[in-house]
Amino acid sequence: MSQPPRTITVTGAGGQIGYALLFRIASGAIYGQDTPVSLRLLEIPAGLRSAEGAALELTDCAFPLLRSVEVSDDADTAFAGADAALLVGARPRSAGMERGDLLEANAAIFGPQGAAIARSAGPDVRVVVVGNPANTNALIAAAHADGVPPGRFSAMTRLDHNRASGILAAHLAVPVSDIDGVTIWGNHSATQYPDITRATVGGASAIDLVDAEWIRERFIPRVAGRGAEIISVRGSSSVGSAASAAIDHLHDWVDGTPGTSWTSAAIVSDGSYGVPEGLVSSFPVRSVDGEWRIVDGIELDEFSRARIDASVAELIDEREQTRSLGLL
Ligand SMILES: NC(=O)C1=CN([C@@H]2O[C@H](COP(=O)(O)OP(=O)(O)OC[C@H]3O[C@@H](n4cnc5c(N)ncnc54)[C@H](O)[C@@H]3O)[C@@H](O)[C@H]2O)C=CC1
Ligand SMILES: O=C([O-])CC(=O)C(=O)O
Repeated sequence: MSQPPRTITVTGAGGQIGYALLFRIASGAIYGQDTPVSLRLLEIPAGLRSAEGAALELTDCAFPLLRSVEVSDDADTAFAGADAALLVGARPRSAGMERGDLLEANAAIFGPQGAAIARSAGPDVRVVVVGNPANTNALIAAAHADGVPPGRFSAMTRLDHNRASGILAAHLAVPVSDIDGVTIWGNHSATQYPDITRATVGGASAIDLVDAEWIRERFIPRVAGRGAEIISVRGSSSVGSAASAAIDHLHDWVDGTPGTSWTSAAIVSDGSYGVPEGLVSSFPVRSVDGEWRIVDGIELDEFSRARIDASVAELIDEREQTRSLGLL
């Protein structure tokens, strides 16, 4: 039976990730094959023509589930009635920059968008921040969205989660579908902690299959530095993998995470695992009844504790910088 149509807003829809996202959303990758979708695309004036071009192409695909595509440079128009919002619109970094270096350029985008979401989006809106620095941008958006529960805001660390699963699978020469229970903790930055202490490979414990030195000296730096590796090899930051991870994140949020132990997402901390309440930090999460829930009861060894604390310290520092810019 056909489900009620869903409205999805994509900001930065005229950019690279936007272009990789739109066609998959329109073909049903988030809400499934029984749910029609309407797309609302937000761009700044300089990006409108590119978004309008993508809208023409979407029409040309004749996607059976696609009801409408609207393009706007007005945030309230673009977020009107949104069931989901993917906040992609922001400047990407180039070689030699850290994602935190984008704070000054990008953070100012997210307060007004959070406020527009509060005014105009649908009552059940779910927000995924992709634009960097994603965790802190989500913190800013949530802080400006009066009346929207903080649990409706998240930042994307699913790309890091997928990278960790993919790199571990490649190292062990197993299908990635054998990998379960990877966790990304902390910030979507070089300080993140990709943790395979609880991961399994075809049901066996991952740490029994790989040596500790490989994990510390190769695996963790490779996953945490993968964004920079892609920039150096491709010449610009990840696009297809980022769009794919954004689809995975939103799909699992609305549809649940059965069949896997958990996934990773950056959500507003409730104080779990010593992460100060209110920070947007990545955790092991399950989606139950459309809500992210932090998986509790994981025991952290000394190494894991120190890695998480270092990434959380960076999040605290980003929050301070944001305050000093007058954005919080
Ligand atoms: N969280 C994650 O895992 C990842 C995050 N990213 C981030 O995603 C962002 C977008 O990357 P790309 O699509 O490659 O960049 P892009 O430069 O190709 O596209 C960005 C688009 O955003 C638009 N834009 C800028 N300000 C806007 C605003 N206020 N409202 C609406 N649209 C606005 C621009 O006009 C442009 O079309 C970057 O910040 C990048 O660092 C990229 C990969 C992974
Ligand atoms: O590294 C970047 O700048 C883009 C990004 O967030 C990623 O690829 O994870």
